[in-house]
Amino acid sequence: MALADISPSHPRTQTLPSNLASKFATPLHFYKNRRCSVLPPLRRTPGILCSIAPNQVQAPIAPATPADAEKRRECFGVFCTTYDLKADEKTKSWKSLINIAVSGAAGMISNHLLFKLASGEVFGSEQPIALKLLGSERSFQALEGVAMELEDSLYPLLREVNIGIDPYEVFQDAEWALLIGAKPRGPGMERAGLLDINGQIFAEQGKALNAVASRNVKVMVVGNPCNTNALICLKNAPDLPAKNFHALTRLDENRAKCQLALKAGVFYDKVSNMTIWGNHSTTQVPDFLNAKINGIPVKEVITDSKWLEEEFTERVQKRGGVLIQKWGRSSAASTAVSIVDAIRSLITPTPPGDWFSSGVYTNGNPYGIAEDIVFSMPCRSEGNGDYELVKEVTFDDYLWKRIKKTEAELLAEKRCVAHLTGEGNAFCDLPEDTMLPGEQ
Ligand SMILES: NC(=O)C1=CN([C@@H]2O[C@H](COP(=O)(O)OP(=O)(O)OC[C@H]3O[C@@H](n4cnc5c(N)ncnc54)[C@H](OP(=O)(O)O)[C@@H]3O)[C@@H](O)[C@H]2O)C=CC1
Ligand SMILES: O=C([O-])CC(=O)C(=O)O
Repeated sequence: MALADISPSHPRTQTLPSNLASKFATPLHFYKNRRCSVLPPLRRTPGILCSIAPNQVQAPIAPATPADAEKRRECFGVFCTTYDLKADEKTKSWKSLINIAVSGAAGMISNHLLFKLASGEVFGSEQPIALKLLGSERSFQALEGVAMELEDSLYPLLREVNIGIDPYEVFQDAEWALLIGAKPRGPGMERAGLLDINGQIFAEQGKALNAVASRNVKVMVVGNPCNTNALICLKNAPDLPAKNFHALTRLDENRAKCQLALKAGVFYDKVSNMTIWGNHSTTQVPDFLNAKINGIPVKEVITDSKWLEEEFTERVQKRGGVLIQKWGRSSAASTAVSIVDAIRSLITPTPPGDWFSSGVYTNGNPYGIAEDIVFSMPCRSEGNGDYELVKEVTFDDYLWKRIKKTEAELLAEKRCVAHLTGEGNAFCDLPEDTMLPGEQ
């Protein structure tokens, strides 16, 4: 039986700024890690038998000596140990490993999301994963803390954890890129300033994805302003399909379903066909014309049009801000849940007749929405990671007027970031009331 190669397979040489290099004793700050799994009780032998990679046969190895440990300090703690995969019956049915990159990995949303990903709740109980976590100089120690918590969670499906600060390293071969990291808007900061600062992050990350990610990588942009960040990202990744870029509006969909359920006095699983149109901002349009409760059009169940047009709509648009007032910080747990929902909607077939919302590239859309922006629209998937836009939706004057308003806002945001999308000089004429859901 072949012995495991316990040295790191590819030590990632990464040039760190001198202040960081001296800050961290470890010379390499990009870890190629290996994940352990504890054998099922019946097959357990003394000690822990684990694996290094799918389909690689490993023998149990002796515990590391201090000298070995010194040599292998590129690995992160327990991930340095190798294990016997063959002895673990349950891994025989596993699919091949997928690479998932997450930016802003030391932030609040990621702190919920990473553990959901590692548990198997997102990609399934037979899907081993590698997590590639992108942080920054600011967050590097926190990122090490995140990796330690992942270690201590003993997730069998988590086979690798890498942490790094260079997107060209971290996004290597990524099949999913969950782009969460972004600077929050601070007091006195103009929206145009936020668009510029965050836009630069997403321009760089788009370039990195273009250079090193899987050619079919699915990109989910969460960091705000997420629609325009997604547009910047896809424009900087011309070799990747624009269709694969999403801006997260699933949280808005979930919020809208919850409010309709509350009003109708039903549980929220009875609400379907909920579209959020447009921008993840306070101009977003929660579509009560096409949504259904128990399969019946919402307007037949909730006949109070004034409530639907005014209260419901504003409640969904501003839900993030109300939550910040209560919590003192923006939605993190429910955002992580909605990222899970958004991914699962792409990898499982959409229930017949239903759809889900995602901010996607508008080119070729059947509704007459302006081309070349990222706009939340109704989507359906066969469960293969791809999606189609839903054609069976209707519009009335109210809905269309609102859609035009959120479209105008996105077109203005686009003009504001022209320098980042390769479309010339930026000209910022944003509407006065352009606000994120979390702003009040
Ligand atoms: N689309 C949606 O539905 C929602 C989107 N959001 C957005 O998601 C993003 C992340 O939220 P959350 O996890 O709560 O935020 P946190 O502040 O907890 O984490 C954000 C991470 O962004 C990174 N970051 C990148 N650039 C900067 C910068 N210039 N200044 C400061 N931090 C930076 C930081 O990590 P590092 O230092 O490692 O880069 C930080 O850890 C925000 O943009 C938020 O507005 C939030 C809720 C819903
Ligand atoms: O505005 C924010 O940062 C939070 C946000 O997007 C939301 O709660 O929908």
